Amino acid sequence: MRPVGSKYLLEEALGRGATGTVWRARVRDDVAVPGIEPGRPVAIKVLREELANDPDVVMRFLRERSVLLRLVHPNIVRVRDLVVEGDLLALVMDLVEGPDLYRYLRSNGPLSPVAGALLMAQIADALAASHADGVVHRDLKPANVLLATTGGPGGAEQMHPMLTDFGIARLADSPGITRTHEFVGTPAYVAPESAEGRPQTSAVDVYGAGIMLYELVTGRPPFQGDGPLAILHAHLAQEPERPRNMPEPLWTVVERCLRKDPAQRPGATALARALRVVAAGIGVHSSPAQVDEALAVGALLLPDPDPAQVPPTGGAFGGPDAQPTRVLGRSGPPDQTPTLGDGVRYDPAAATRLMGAGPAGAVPGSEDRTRAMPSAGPGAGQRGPGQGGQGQGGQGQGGQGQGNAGQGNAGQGGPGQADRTRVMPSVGPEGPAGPPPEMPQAWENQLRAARDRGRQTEVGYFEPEEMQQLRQPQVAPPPYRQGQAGQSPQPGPGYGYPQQQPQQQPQYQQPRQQRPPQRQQGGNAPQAAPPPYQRPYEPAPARRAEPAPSRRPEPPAPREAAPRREPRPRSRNRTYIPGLGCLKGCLMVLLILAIAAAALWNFTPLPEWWHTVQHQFHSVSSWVSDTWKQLSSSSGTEAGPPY
Ligand SMILES: Nc1ncnc2c1ncn2[C@@H]1O[C@H](COP(=O)(O)OP(=O)(O)OP(=O)(O)O)[C@@H](O)[C@H]1O
Repeated sequence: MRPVGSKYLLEEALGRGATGTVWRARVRDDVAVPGIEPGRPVAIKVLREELANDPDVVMRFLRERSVLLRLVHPNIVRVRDLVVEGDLLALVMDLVEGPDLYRYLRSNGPLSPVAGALLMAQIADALAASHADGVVHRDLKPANVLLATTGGPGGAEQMHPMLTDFGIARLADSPGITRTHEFVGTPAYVAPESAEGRPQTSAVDVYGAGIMLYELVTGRPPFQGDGPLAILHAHLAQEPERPRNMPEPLWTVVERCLRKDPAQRPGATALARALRVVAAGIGVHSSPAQVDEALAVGALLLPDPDPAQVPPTGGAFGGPDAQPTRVLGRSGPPDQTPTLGDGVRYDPAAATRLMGAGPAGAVPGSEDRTRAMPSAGPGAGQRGPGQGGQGQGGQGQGGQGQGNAGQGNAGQGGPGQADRTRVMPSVGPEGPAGPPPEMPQAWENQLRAARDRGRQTEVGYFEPEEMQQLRQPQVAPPPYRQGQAGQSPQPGPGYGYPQQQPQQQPQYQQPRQQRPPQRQQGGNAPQAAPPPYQRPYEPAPARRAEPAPSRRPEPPAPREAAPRREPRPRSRNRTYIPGLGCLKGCLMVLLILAIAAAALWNFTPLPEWWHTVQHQFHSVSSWVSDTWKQLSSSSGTEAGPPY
């Protein structure tokens, strides 16, 4: 166990994100910390060196101490202590036993609409409480929702969602860390106004909630692209489309949250209420009154009249004295894939970054940040062509992605590193000096992990002309992986959870009855005309085992009311032959059996046993034959043996 500060002992790394490493820890026996019982395990987020070394972040950390400590809500992970000691900045939180929502979705696939709505209602509760206290999260995403596992009735496990990482995005949004043309957040969840550098309010959290809600039910966020910039473009320029499996009332909620204009989004309190109304009205047990209430949910989602403001940090981009900066570490001509240090290519869409020194370059400690960047060789930390004097400072790839937290310092070097290495103890096999040259560098593994996750917090940098593009949604954005109109968009590689087989996904049966298509909802129809709401939605038996709903006699809606969908085209390279899969399976089984038999025959004493058995069989049969002959001759019969 390693001490962290004077009060805590780190036990094991739980994971690493863009802003720091989270450890399982406990209070030292000889120390009393108010609010934490002795011996109780806690989670400690040790912030990254770039943050810890930034005087502004330290000041902000201290200033926000009281805000973070007073955020108490059943759906918010409670912050118990803030540690500022030497080079160390750390948040001490309640330890939550259970996966985060991102991992949960990866393992289990999307939720049913009812479950997704109820889960998001609890997150909206947490947001409502924090917004009421003037705190905006700004980095809402499944990875920041921890699922505390508790025992439910009948021994069944229950998941209790808890929002974490409050204030972290705000800490990272320091003038010393972020500069002009930058945003703090996670591209897939960033609100248009954040992407454009406009003033932010609590509406950014409501937007994030809309993205999450969409993702919970479909398994992927609505806006995707080949990199952060493409994703930001999509947030600005694309209208989301209603997925096939999303009930109309839930879509109304999503659509309101995803309004491009923050002033049109509802507040978190209204969102929580609306989600509960929707959950009650789309279940298989829903009463007619609940269905009607859900269909009229638009009326509950009025624009928030008084959103909480995000105080300006001085790091907002796009100011009048905006300096040319780079796109997420890109160097060289725009068409070149950026490289890290020794020319290793890196994917700006996937890597988690928290980059330091901007063009001004005169930030105290920026040199340290440049050195603190995990070096892949002599090139790391040097200024690349076209970077306008920017280092890859604080790019910190060594400390990113998931996995071995001890890799944070791998490959780092240079003066001043020794202290930091002590602050963030290494548990990695390679230790502070990094792995041997023939092994993949720590940050390469982590980049791969980040690419897999694709949704980590980033601090992004943009060229002025790219900012211009972002602000002009009419400029044709890069090709997105969005599906064609009327179809559900398909997930692209690197984004979205691994899609499960169709039978594993929540499916909804054909509607038992249809509502007349002319039905309006609350005067707030979504922009894209979706198919009419079809009640009731019944999840697949694997997810729900509920009896059939009570039905209300209603005139059936004409079938042609539903928009026609083109059949999904099959891949051009594949010919579909019925039964081929089965045949292949049989042949494979036969082949395996043959190989197993050959192996048995050649590598076991089976042949000897076989010969022994044969020999014994012959002996027995000849004995029986002889005995029979003797018996026959003694009795005078000429009958042959009985076989
Ligand atoms: N209070 C906690 N209790 C238990 N585990 C936690 C706690 N806080 C975070 N974790 C776990 O630690 C890991 C890292 O958390 P962190 O918040 O740094 O990652 P992240 O949210 O993925 O990254 P980022 O938001 O910086 O992109 C996650 O897997 C998370 O599940």
